[in-house]
Amino acid sequence: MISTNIILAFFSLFIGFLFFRFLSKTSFLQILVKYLQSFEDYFHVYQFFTVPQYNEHFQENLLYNKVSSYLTSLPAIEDSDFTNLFSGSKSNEIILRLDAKQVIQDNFLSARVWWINQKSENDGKRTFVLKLRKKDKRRILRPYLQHILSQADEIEQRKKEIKLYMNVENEPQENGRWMSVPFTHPSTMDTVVMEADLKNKVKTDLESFLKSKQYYHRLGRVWKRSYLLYGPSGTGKSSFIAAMAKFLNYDVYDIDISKVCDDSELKMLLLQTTSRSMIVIEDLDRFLMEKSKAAVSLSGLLNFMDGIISCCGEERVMVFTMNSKDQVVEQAIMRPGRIDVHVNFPLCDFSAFKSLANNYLGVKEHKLFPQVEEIFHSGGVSVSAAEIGEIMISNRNSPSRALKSVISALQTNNNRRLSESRSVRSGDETGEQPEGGVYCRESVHTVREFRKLYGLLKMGSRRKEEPIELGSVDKEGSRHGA
Ligand SMILES: Nc1ncnc2c1ncn2[C@@H]1O[C@H](COP(=O)(O)OP(=O)(O)OP(=O)(O)O)[C@@H](O)[C@H]1O
Ligand SMILES: [Mg+2]
Repeated sequence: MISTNIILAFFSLFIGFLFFRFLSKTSFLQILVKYLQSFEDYFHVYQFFTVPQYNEHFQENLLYNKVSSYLTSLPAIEDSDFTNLFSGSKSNEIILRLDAKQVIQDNFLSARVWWINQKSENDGKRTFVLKLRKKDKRRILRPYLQHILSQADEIEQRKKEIKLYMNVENEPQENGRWMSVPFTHPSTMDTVVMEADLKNKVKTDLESFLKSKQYYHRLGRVWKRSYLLYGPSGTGKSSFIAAMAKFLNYDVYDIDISKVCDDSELKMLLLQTTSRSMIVIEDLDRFLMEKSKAAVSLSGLLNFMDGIISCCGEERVMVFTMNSKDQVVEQAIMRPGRIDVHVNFPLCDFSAFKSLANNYLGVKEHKLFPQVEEIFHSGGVSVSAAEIGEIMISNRNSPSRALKSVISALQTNNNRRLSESRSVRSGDETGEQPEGGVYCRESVHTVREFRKLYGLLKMGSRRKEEPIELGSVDKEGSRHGA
C-alpha cells in the first residue's frame, strides 16, 4: 500500500514536471492570454480614427509620418508575429515597419489601443487606423495624440544629422550670418576621459534640462542652460562640447567673437540660431582680458548670455570655455543664472592616464603602470590629456614603447617643474607662470559638490538658482579625474 502511494506521488511529480516543462518551452500561456483578451474585447464598443497618408489635395499628411515614426519605435512592433525590416539612413541602422493589414497594440494611461496599417487595393494609398474603446475615448484621445506628436519629434530629433554653424564676417549667407558644415567631430561621451561620476552628473543635468520645458515656462524664464567649461589647455573642453552636442543631438553654433562687429550683430546671431541648439563661445577669459579692444561690449555679451533677446525662449544650451576663471574680475559674467553649471577640466592624473592608455593603446594593465603611478604620486607633474594622448598616438603600434615615452616625458616635466619651483623659492618671483602654466593636484570630492548636484536634480524645488560647480576645485583651479 505504502509503495503504491510512493509510486503515485512520483508519478504525479513527474506529470507536474512535464506540465511545467511544456509551459516553459511552448507559448501555450501566451496563446491562452491572447484568446482571453480577444474574448474580452468582444464585449466592447470601439471607435475608429483614420490617419491617411495624403489629404484630399494629394498633399502629404504630416501626421501620418509622425504616427509612422511613433509606431516604428514601439516595443510592440518587435513583439508582433511578423514585421518588415528595412535599412535606415545610417549605415548600421535597421528599421522595423508595419506590414499591410498588420495590427499592433499600444497602451496609454492604462487603456489599450490598436493601430492597423491599411493599404487601399485600388490606389495603393496607405492609412493608419486607430482603434480604441469608446469608453476610453474622451479620457485618452487628445492626450494620446499629443503624446504621439512629442514622441515623434523626439525620434526625429535623435535621427537628425547635426551641423556645425560658424559666424562669417560681412557676407550674410543662406543661413543669415551663419555658415554651416556637417558636424563630424569624433568625440563622444565615451571617448572623453573624465571622472565617471562627473561625466554622469553632467549627463544627468543635460537630461533634466531637456525635461524642464514646463518648469521654465511656468517661471517665465528663457528655457536655456549655460555651462562654463574651464581648465588648462588640452584637457578636453572642446572635445567635451562635441560630446555634449552629440549627446543632445543639437546643432552647434560656434561664435567667433572676434568676427562680430558690434552688440547688435551679436543679437542678430543669436536670433538666427534655431531652437534645440548649442551656442558656444570659446576662450571667454581671453575676450574679457582684451575687451577694451573688442567690438562687442560687456553689456552686449551679458544680454546675449541672458538670452533676453531670444525671440521665444526655446530650448538652447550655451557653453563657454575658459582656461582659468581666477583672472576674471567681471563677476557679473559668473552670476547665478548666467552660468548655471561650472565644470572643471583638470590636468592628467594617474587614473586619467589609465583611461587614456585603455582608449589609445587598448591596454588595461601593464607592468610599467606602477612606475607611471609613482611619478604621478610624487607630485609636481603637470601634463594635459592632449600631451599624453599625442605620445600614445605616435607610438600606438607598441604599447611598451608608448608607455616608456610617457614615463620619460613625465620625468622631464617633473624635473622642469622642480627646478622652476626652486628658482621661484630662491627669489625669482616674476609672477609669470611656467611654460604651459598648468598645475596638477589630487582629486578631492567635497560633500558640497554632491549637495549641489542633489540641489540640481531637485531643480523644481529650488527657490534661488545657484551655479553648480561640477568637479571640485582647489585654489589653483586644478582637479583630477579619469
Ligand atoms: N579629457 C580628454 N579625453 C580624451 N581626449 C582628450 C582629453 N583632453 C584632451 N584630449 C585630446 O587632446 C586634444 C585636444 O583636446 P581639446 O581640444 O578638447 O582640449 P581643450 O581643453 O579644448 O584645449 P584648449 O583650451 O587649448 O582649446 C584632442 O585631440 C583630444 O582628443
Ligand atoms: Mg578648446
